[in-house]
Amino acid sequence: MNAISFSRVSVRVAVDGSETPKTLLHDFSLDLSERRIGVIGANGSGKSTLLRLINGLVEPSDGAVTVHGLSAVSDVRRVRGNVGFVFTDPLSQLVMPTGREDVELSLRRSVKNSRERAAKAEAVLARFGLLHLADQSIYELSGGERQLLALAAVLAVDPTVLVLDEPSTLLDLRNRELLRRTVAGLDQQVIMSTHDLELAMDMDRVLVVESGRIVFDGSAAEAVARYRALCAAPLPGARLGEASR
Ligand SMILES: Nc1ncnc2c1ncn2[C@@H]1O[C@H](COP(=O)(O)OP(=O)(O)OP(=O)(O)O)[C@@H](O)[C@H]1O
Repeated sequence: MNAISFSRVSVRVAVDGSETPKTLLHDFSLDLSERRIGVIGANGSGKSTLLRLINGLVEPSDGAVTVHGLSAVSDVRRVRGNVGFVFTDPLSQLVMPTGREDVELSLRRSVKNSRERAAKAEAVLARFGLLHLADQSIYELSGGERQLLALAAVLAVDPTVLVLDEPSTLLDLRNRELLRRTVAGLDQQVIMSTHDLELAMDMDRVLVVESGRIVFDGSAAEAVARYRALCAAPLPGARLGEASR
């Protein structure tokens, strides 16, 4: 069975003051079974929308999304139990005052005994080099520290699928390498959107999204080349460069 399947999916949203809905993703079908899948594309192309379909944060307007055979709409609770989702903005994910409490919260269902839970949280935080920050307010952490913490809290519960929405935006070089090594060493299937083309090159299969369409699906090297070519073409109506004339 394919791990993640999109069948004739499209996503449309209502737009205030308009009778015509906006199409965020045009009709597409995909079966994703590779271990490392990248999603690249310009800002606003539809990457996050595509990822959010996987755990039911966005529902398809048409078609079906399944994860290990479970519908991401009608079986959304079970799907979310299998799919760990790391948001671009860690503050939209971290809900407890400190990192330690957040990781322990993640573990509350899988580890019932509080001493065992505390020990497991400690081990997870140590794995990400975050122990020294475990009891600090999350608001006192740097963006990159929060991003790592959000990843640690999601990985603590061993999801079978890990979805990462631009996980390296705030990371410095050392922590980006930690993320790369961590992702490379995971048993889980990983689906990751990124603007970091080096990270994309680590993936087994890469999708290029452009204006709500998957315009390329294949090897990382070809996908990156395709994306570079797309970016080299002038955007209709773009005006930024004119300021320097
Ligand atoms: N609920 C919504 N209602 C209206 N428009 C939306 C909604 N959600 C997303 N969009 C629009 O859909 C498009 C795709 O958004 P999405 O967040 O998927 O892009 P993205 O490729 O992840 O972008 P980025 O790289 O900037 O994060 C954008 O133009 C966005 O403004």
